[in-house]
Amino acid sequence: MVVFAVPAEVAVILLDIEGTTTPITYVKDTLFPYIKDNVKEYLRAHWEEEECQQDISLLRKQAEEDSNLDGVVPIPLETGNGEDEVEQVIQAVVDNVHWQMSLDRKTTALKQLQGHMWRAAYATGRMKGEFFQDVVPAIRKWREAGMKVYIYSSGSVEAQKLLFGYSTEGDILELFDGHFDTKIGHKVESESYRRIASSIGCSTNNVLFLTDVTREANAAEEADMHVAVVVRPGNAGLTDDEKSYYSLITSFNELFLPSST
Ligand SMILES: CSCCC(=O)C(=O)COP(=O)(O)O
Ligand SMILES: [Mg+2]
Repeated sequence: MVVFAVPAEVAVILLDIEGTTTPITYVKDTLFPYIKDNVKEYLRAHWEEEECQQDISLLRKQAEEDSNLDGVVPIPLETGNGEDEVEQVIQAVVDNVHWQMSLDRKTTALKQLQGHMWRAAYATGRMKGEFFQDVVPAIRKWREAGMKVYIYSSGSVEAQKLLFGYSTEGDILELFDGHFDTKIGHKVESESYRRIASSIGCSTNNVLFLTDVTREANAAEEADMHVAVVVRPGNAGLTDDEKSYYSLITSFNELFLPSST
């Protein structure tokens, strides 16, 4: 077994979700189809609610920022012109969400709406968060060894808490010291990792970040975090250069903590 020796200065393990704790197939085959299939019905049912209107405003603002991108669907403002107009706006939001999802965009606006939509699906038991089998036992071990464990995902903090709160392993939220999403900054920007360390109250070199995406690993490394790239079944392949540059692990069991015997 390959072993990644965790440097002694590391006191925090920061985890990505999709492709790291959780199979990409769970996201692509369970989480995302639920959104695509239910977004119109969800918008009709929740249209009058403040939370839903905030989600639409954020999506509208994002569409304005995206106005130079191919295929973007603008979201018109509602002027109070009756039910037909509401249906038109709803259809624009649906088309915008489908367009963003076809590109697997990680905008805060899309992720916020998704998090709100998954609430009912988790609470009714229709969906349960899934993890690779090594994940939960390893996190328990790290915590026993005194490590703090945080999540940083493009999925909204609310979506993260649903995934870990309603999972095949039960409610395992207690295993995490905190959660970060793109509100702190995008995962490919090094400044996000500096902000995360500062929010935790440690130096970036006290943190080990585990992710499947090398652009994220690169940004974290630029901020002086330690990184290992997680290679899981179904993840995107790595180039030969990436394979030789990054420390690679295929299971959390391959992390060797300084205090391990
Ligand atoms: C609870 S996260 C849902 C999955 C998701 O929407 C996503 O974008 C995952 O991205 P990650 O940064 O975890 O790779
Ligand atoms: Mg990922």
